[in-house]
Amino acid sequence: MSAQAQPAAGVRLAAVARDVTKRFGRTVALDDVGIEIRDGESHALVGRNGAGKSTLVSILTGLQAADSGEVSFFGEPAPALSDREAWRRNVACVYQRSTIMPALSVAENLFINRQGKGLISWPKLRRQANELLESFGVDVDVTKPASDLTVEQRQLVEIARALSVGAKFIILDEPTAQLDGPAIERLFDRLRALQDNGIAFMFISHHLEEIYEVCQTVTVFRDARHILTAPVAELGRAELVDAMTGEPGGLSVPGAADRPDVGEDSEVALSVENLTGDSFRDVTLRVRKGEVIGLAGSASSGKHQLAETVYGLRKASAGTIRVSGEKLKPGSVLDALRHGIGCVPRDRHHQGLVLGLSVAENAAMTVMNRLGPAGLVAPGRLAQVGRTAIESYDIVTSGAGQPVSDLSGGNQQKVVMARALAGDPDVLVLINPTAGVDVKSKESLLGVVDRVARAGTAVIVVSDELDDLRVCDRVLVMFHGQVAAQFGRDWSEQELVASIEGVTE
Ligand SMILES: Nc1ncnc2c1ncn2[C@@H]1O[C@H](COP(=O)(O)OP(=O)(O)OP(=O)(O)O)[C@@H](O)[C@H]1O
Repeated sequence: MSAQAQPAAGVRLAAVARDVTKRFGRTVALDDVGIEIRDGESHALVGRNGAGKSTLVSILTGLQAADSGEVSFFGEPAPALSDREAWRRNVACVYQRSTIMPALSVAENLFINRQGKGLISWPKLRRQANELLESFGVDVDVTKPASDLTVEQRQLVEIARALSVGAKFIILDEPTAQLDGPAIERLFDRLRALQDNGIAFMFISHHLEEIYEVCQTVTVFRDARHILTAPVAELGRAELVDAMTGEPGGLSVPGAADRPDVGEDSEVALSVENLTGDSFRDVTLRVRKGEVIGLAGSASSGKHQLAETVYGLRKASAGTIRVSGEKLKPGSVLDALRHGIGCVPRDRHHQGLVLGLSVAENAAMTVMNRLGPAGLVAPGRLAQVGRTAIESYDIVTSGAGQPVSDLSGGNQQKVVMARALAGDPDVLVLINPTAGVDVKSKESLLGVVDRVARAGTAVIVVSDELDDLRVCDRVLVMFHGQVAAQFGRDWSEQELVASIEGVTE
């Protein structure tokens, strides 16, 4: 079935985009595409990084106008772009990054722009907020600042806010990216319940398994074009990947077992001794040259904080970190970098990239001093670094001079990886390295991890993604700030997931 086909008689369409084209300068982000989301269905939109998904979201939410084409909700043409209130009554999007205001309370966030004229009655505001969240079964203190919410609570508050203004169509843009396993299951249960009550969802995810779990229909975009729309139950995984990539052959993520064993006699590249810090305590670990270590665990396990302490973003309260025997200055990213640690940080927007700078400038940032005297780099040299990064990491961009703010999310992540590796680090710390990266690019980024490990780099991969952990020689599972279990290369999915969830026989 084509997305542009007429729906069967009697089927109500919650949202429709038809014949939509959108250009950014020379880049065609959407080329005459369409999508139809039926009332009460969960419709997946998938595609490789840069395929045009976020651009369609911005058009379906009225944040940008299409160059041509139409959008409608429940049979009515979309409102004028300036009428934000009317858009909010039709559609809401829960982004990976929050749209709620951290300094305001939950209650204020829920009723922002809705307080009418005149004085605000705070007790009334709080009461309404409480009633609203209770009716959706969301248990949070509405007087708390929104910054205190967990990612899961924040998403639920955003969904409740959308439903309370009457929206019956909600877009979820990679909603599970920052959630741990149990939180994902709770979100999916809620989606199913809302669907039963007639709410329609457009669901964007690079985790194809999730699509098979919660969606009924899937639409694939590739290179700005609509490729197919089909019932999920009728489309196999391999077919779906083929539609996304445009080539047959599925995927092959490199596994640690394909690399030679790292012997006990290999030199220790990174040693962490009795390290205690924010959310973890008394952690000791060694990573040998050429060894890849995975750090897994729930969101509260302390794995992120431990990795961030290793690359100097946080200061340990006790213990030492050594690279090739040399002790690092606690809490200094610069010192870590000087000692040969490269990192892919957790939050690429704040720590990973300078959005206003070009692909080349970002990729070369950690090696500027090596490219020219006093950081003065000939433009040709810089462009060369940019071009190499684009080729090596398969970055979809109009060129090395394009600002990274113009790149799609997944392509920005690839620039972060290029930057981390530009200095040929001895130790590489990767936090969620494949977050937001499409299935095919995931394969190539993990291929890079495999390649640098073979060349002798010691790597720490912090992730719960099973694909990311397959490339690891050892996986350490953290629980409540300590290493609770260790697995070799031959872990089974069941035992690893059970350990991450804290389930022990
Ligand atoms: N503001 C902009 N200026 C220039 N180009 C842009 C802009 N926004 C998006 N693009 C380009 O449009 C294309 C589609 O990007 P879009 O963000 O829609 O992709 P996506 O499918 O959401 O990718 P991802 O999975 O990585 O999030 C990309 O080539 C991107 O570089």
